[in-house]
Amino acid sequence: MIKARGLARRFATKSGPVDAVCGVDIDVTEGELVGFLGPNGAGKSTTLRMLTTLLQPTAGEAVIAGHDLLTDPAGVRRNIGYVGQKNGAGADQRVAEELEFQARFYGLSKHDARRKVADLLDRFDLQGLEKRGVITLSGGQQRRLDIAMGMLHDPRLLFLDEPSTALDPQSRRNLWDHVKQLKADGTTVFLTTHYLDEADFLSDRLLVIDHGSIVGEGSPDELKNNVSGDLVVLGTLQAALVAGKFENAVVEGEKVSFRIPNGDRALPGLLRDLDNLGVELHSVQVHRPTLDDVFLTMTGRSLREPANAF
Ligand SMILES: Nc1ncnc2c1ncn2[C@@H]1O[C@H](COP(=O)(O)OP(=O)(O)OP(=O)(O)O)[C@@H](O)[C@H]1O
Repeated sequence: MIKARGLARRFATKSGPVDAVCGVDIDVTEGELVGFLGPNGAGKSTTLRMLTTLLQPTAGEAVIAGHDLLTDPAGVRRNIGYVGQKNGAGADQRVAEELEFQARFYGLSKHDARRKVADLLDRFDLQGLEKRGVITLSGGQQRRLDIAMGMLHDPRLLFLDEPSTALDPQSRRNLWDHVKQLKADGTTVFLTTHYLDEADFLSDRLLVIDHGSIVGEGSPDELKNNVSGDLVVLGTLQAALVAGKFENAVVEGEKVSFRIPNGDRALPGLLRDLDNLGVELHSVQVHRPTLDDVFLTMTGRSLREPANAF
């Protein structure tokens, strides 16, 4: 559904050229929900704007939803939906009118437009809000309306740029359920986010971008398993003895911590070995790595740090 090779964008600025995206390869297959994760300024929006024809790449090529990005941008646009960070419906419009107007813009007859709008209002829990002014909707309702607008022409591929930014936790969770439902209904979804929990919850597969380059790729579980391993923390009075048995073990008082792959499965054997050595443990904890651990391992810094911290 997306095949991009060497896609790059350089911006000319007063202080010199800025390589926002440095030649990325992106593959997304039909029906996937792919999260594009990276800190502020990593190049997510620039990549997304190139993939959606809004910005001309300075190098590279791509085929999006079966159409060549460079030679057939109109074909790409007909087959994708794009929900930007701020695109939003017209603030002074009424919900149903705005949707119907946009549906007619896509060439639907009055009758078909009404049917489509009723279907989308239902799908995105916007029933009863038809006559409300867009500006009076809650943040979560406005985001759902934005996505409904992006789905008016039944695109097979939907791009979402930071879908849950500025929403309260309950509205975010609700929006995530709607995004999952889009995928369940067969839409391929490509979304950018800098929220670890959002990337973790939603994505079948993640692409991690940093400084304009892809630095990691895989399902959230694969990335966690491959890169970090699980963190095991053992409480014992024989901390130094235990630490000697594991690479990169860290001792803090009566606690020894170290990372091992598939910690939950490795733990029984590990505890037996320690028992055979006569080690007595007073506590055992296994922590699954977070995506932040993954990012830290890949880049040497935390995704949680502000962009200007590096
Ligand atoms: N029009 C532009 N002119 C100059 N530099 C730009 C322009 N647009 C983006 N950049 C720079 O390119 C880099 C990548 O920006 P981009 O907006 O793609 O990042 P992002 O990962 O989407 O960040 P955010 O999460 O904050 O939206 C940044 O250093 C940004 O300052």
